[in-house]
Amino acid sequence: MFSSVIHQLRSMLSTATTDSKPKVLILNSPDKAPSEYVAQLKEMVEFHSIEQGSHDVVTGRIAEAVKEKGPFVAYVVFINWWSRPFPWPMDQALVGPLVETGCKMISSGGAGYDFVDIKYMSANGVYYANTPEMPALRTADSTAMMILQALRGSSQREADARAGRWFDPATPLAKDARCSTLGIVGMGKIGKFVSQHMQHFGMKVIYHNRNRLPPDEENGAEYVDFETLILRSDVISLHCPLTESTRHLLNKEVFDRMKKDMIIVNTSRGAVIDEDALVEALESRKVLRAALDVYEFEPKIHPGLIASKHTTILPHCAVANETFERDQQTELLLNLETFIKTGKPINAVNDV
Ligand SMILES: O=C(O)C(=O)CO
Repeated sequence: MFSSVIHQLRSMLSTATTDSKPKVLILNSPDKAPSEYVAQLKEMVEFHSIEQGSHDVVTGRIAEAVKEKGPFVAYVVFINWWSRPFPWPMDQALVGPLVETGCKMISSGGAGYDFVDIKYMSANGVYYANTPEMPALRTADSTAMMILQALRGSSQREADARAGRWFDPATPLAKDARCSTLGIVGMGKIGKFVSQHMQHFGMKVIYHNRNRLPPDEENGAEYVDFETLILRSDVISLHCPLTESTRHLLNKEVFDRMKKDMIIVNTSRGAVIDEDALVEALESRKVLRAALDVYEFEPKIHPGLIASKHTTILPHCAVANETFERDQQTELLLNLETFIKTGKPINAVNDV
């Protein structure tokens, strides 16, 4: 299949005259990427842009662009995380007109791709490419901060101080990182950085992953099965993708089996946790504190999580810093460049 993609791409490129380059549809523009790199790519392809909007609005914009300016060899989504709505899900209704007219590569910002119909793309010989490098260290840094915040109960201490309760004795004392075991679920790029960060703070790290890592990649973390992770961890940090098998991975039965006074940290996807069950576990103090960046129904946050004194609540901003848009856009352009040159984007998540 890979060779047939190259073949189709080559024939699209060879039928192009010197002044007709392969066309690429882009959502938003790579306005934060290095301008020389954008200029270099403009020598290779012709960009046509549409604006971000809801799923239905972008579905209409894509259909119109394909009709008026297509066909496009690729669709690249320079998603603006600050601006809602997002054009998700990325399903057949949305990308169908592109796929049916020969688009062979779709790429969008972010490591997660739970909003993408990968089956449809693979069945139609289309690569989907994500941007796994951009979020890796940024999300791990934020996760480390959130683990420390939750261990120390600093959100609650701050709320106490703001309310005039100076070092309120009713607020549970900080837990000691050096006496605590961190259980990481999902040992990909982000999980590995979190493991290293937290070992610097003296935490014992155990992890569970679909497959055990080669020993030279474990860097001091111990592989355990999921049940052992649930039983031994003092803090659980989630770094797995959202799939049918990880949806509500942490649910009432799982919370019931954990140690009392657990700490839960989630910077992966909200729906990996059953939020009703988490609220109940916080109320019963099975879970002492939770630090969350992601929610099942973003941008809505479960009212029980907002109301709890024992939560740290962030608005899905673990990756966000001054440089992340530059790096995300550059990684998207790199996917495009490698696709144009080789027929396969560097971060393809599927085989075609
Ligand atoms: O990388 C991702 O998937 C994100 O959610 C970034 O915020």
